[in-house]
Amino acid sequence: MGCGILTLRIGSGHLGALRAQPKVSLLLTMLFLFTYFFYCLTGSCCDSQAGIGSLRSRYPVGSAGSGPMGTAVLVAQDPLRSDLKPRNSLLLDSILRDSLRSDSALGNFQGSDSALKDSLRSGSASRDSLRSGSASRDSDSSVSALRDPLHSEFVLKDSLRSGFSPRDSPALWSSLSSGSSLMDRLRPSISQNHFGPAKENTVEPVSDPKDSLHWQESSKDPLSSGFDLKGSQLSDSQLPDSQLSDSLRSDSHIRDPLRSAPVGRTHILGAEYSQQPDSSDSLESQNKDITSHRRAQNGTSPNPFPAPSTGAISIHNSFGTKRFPQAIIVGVKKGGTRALLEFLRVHPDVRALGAEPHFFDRCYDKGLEWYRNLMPRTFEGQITMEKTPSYFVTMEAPKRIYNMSSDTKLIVVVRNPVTRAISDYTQTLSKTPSLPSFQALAFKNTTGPIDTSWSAIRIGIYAKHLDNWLQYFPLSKFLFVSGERLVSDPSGEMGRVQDFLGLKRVITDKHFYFNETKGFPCLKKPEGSSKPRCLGKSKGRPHPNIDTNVLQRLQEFYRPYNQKFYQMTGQNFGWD
Ligand SMILES: Nc1ncnc2c1ncn2[C@@H]1O[C@H](COP(=O)(O)OS(=O)(=O)O)[C@@H](OP(=O)(O)O)[C@H]1O
Repeated sequence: MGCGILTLRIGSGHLGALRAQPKVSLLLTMLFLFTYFFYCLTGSCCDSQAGIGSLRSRYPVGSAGSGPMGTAVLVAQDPLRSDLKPRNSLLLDSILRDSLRSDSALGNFQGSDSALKDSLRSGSASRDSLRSGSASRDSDSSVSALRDPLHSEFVLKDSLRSGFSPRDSPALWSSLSSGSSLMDRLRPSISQNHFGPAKENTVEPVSDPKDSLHWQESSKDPLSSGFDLKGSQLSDSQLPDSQLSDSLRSDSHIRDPLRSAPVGRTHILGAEYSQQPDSSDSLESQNKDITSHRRAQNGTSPNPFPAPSTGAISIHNSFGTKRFPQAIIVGVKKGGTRALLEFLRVHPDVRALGAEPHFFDRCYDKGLEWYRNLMPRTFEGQITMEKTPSYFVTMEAPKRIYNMSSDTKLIVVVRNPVTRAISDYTQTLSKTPSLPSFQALAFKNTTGPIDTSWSAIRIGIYAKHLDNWLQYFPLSKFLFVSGERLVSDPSGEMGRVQDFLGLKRVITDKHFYFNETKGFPCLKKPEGSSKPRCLGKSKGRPHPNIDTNVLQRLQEFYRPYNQKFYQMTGQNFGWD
């Protein structure tokens, strides 16, 4: 408006002068035009440009307010004037999103509007700024949110509840949810889930496929992860789909703030297997079981790894990072691998895949991303783990794991190879009652030489398998856990494991008691809980009686290999 009046006044005065003194008039006209354009360019002419002009003059390029973050803050700081057009709001959205995309943007911002900076960090103001175009409004509450980590969590939850979704602003969401500072603030409260009386109504898998359809409710009993809970069994059909898909992936146990019911430490359903004698808690067999079970339930053909729902935000899908395991229990079958993994899961800095993924032996063609996607999300400082005992006897496994990361820590639980072979046989026998006798399988023609082609025998030649691993990994990358000591002195053995993993010694003798009925150490119950905390029925099966001569022959067969193994590892396991 002002710009138009000024133009008219000066323009009409010039008409008379132009006729009398053309040269002077021309000069005056040029002077006018120059003045006019200068006036407009400095931001005093048109309303639409005033905002930009004033912003430029207040925050010149190179000042703290420059760059994407600076721009975003400045626009927001100008309380998104009521006369801003929708186009400007959209511009603001995109500027804000861009600015939030990088951590450095936050770091670079040193302007005076620290409240706004804080509010952007805690997420609440950025949410509002994206929705209504006003960032400064929420600054104060957000500052307090940042000071109070728990409150900060609530702010974030609140922002989620109120309908803000990653689809609205994936960049903003990812910057809010992956910012390590926010993670660190949330972490203490999340870690409590391991020990504190969690309110979650969570479910756990049993540790062996034999315990198919045994689910364990570990609510208020976070130490019982993977342990048997009699009388509290859930089938997968009782789980919502989302929980089921999550349970397939990991032992996620971070509470979903959007749901009244927690998604908790849900795990994969244990599955019976008969086709794969070496499989125990395999993901493959469990998926198969779930798939057929669900087919039977609803006649559909579900994808065992459905894409995450794009609707509601699940915080445990967004917090933390899926990482390749930094440590893998690679063997040995029937060594005590499940007990070790379940004991380890007591540690707040360990997150482990419940089922055996069999990636490096059976599913390698699915690719590393598939593998990583199976992993539970972890925070900075937490260790991702999995166990698949058959890796130890898989020729290609060392090379494949090395190619994933040469830094991977490898844990091998070893047990007297004779007892291990009998345990292996007992497992197969439990599924195939018509199986020939142990002796018939162990010796060629029942009394002939030892049949090393039988996997139950072959697996126990530890020195041979270790030799293959040492082609890729130095000894320092290995920890050999005594399966026997894991039973006789679980806390001592767990101390070694925690040291090897660089973990604080959290798991101590306070966590264990010897269960006379089970004949094995079990995890102590937390106060107020009456739930048994022993491994399932498939762990610690009674072994069939084997003739002493057979045992002696096997013992002799293994002795040189054992001696070699002691030499290689520098540990005497006392099997001879
Ligand atoms: N605390 C505790 N509770 C129960 N069982 C225990 C425990 N610690 C070690 N073990 C021994 O673990 C043996 C099973 O080994 P794995 O878990 O490695 O088996 S598997 O390969 O995963 O199938 C299992 O073998 P069997 O006794 O032959 O069943 C147990 O002897």
